[in-house]
Amino acid sequence: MQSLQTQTSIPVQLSSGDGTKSVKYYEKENFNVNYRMLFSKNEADELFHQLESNVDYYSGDLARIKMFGKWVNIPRQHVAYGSNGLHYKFSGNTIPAKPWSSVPCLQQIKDRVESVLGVTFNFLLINRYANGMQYMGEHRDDEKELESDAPIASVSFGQERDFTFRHKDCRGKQKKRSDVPKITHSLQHGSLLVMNAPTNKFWYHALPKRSHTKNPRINLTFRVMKE
Ligand SMILES: O=C(O)CCC(=O)C(=O)O
Ligand SMILES: [Fe+2]
Repeated sequence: MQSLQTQTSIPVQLSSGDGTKSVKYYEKENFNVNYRMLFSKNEADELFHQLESNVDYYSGDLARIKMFGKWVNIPRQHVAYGSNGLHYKFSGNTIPAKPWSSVPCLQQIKDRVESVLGVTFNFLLINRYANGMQYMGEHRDDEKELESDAPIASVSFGQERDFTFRHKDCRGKQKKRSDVPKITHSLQHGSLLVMNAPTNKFWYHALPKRSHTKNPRINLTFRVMKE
């Protein structure tokens, strides 16, 4: 797997393979993220088609989050799958996991991720972005229900979109520092991005709007939840 981390503490440019953009980062800032292609173009096309045909996204109360005390609809679609009884709590809401078997291709994708990483995942959050106006704001995947030492494995299908990382001390008007660069990395159709511990303690990530982009993207994040 292509590592985005090196032994140096100065910012470097690294090619992440397969013609993707290079990234900049500081190794000493606890950034530990890997990126690689996981599926061939044909496999990814087929899986994207199956996900589009079979995934049933949550609606109503299960598709809302609390922002600054107000309930708002999420600017995308989402749904969760996982072991019996698991729930995901975030932004004021709690969403239950549907059984893995509800969508046949999920097991195939899970098996591929697990065989590459040697980690068994018990929870999956799927997000669907209908076009570039749909997005996910800056956040950390640091919910207390997650095993904090386990990686989070993010598989992307469909429209290629930028993904950004920003160090926690370099955000907002009152930011403590401005010496750690923001990282932007493009997530390709059929790719796997792995956020290893302790990245999510130190870095926020986001999928920003790209208004010129018209096509849908589906993202699957496999996680390890405490049972
Ligand atoms: O769609 C993406 O790539 C980001 C998903 C994400 O950050 C999340 O599900 O927590
Ligand atoms: Fe996230």
